[in-house]
Amino acid sequence: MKTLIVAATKAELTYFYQHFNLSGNDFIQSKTFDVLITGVGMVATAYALGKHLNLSRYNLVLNLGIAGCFDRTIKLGSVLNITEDVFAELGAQNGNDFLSIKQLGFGENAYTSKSETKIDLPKVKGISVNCVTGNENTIKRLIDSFNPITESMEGAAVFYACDKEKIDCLQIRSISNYVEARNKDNWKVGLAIENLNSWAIDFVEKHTMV
Ligand SMILES: O=C(O)c1cccc(C(=O)CC[C@H]2O[C@@H](n3cnc4c(=O)[nH]cnc43)[C@H](O)[C@@H]2O)c1
Repeated sequence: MKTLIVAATKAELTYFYQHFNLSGNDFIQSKTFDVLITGVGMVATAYALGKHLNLSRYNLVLNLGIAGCFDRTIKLGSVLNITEDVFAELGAQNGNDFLSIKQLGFGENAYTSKSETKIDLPKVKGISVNCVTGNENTIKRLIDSFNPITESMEGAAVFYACDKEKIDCLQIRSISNYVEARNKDNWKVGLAIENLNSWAIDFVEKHTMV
């Protein structure tokens, strides 16, 4: 069986596409791995991945992307293994407090990666959001509630779909920005994509080639 590589945007896999000489499509099949570009966000990701996993079986789903980081001791461009990811906005406001769907009694709000493959990267906890966090009050609330290191817009949806389908999964992200008041000039998207793609090319060559 093959590995399915899942990313929100093609831009995040620019050098991966170039290295393996892949066509520019949103779904690509090769002998040892497939690539699925879902679109940005948990809804697009859950839809595309759920639909796709219904059609094909994989031994591993590998979610790749860039991410924001809450921890300023981690350098921009660092590549991290997100082993736990939380649906951070799914719940209810109760005055100034936030109640997760778990606290509301509607099920799990956190999902984990699952794979026997040894990954030589720092393991961290992430959150997934629909709206990129950009103000101090929300940052404080998210840190108090979840103590996350990274923030993305898809990770928890990938873990959720893989949990439901009982498929191994990994989430590897490179840090493009710190989570702060929005200032795109501070983002190092190019560096993050370069480092992510180098890791991904190496991983695929070591773990999926025949
Ligand atoms: O500006 C660009 O050149 C550019 C090129 C490729 C991709 C992007 C994106 O913004 C990708 C969106 C993707 O990024 C993740 N992300 C990155 N930082 C954060 C964050 O601070 N909070 C939440 N998500 C973040 C997210 O998973 C999006 O899907 C730009």
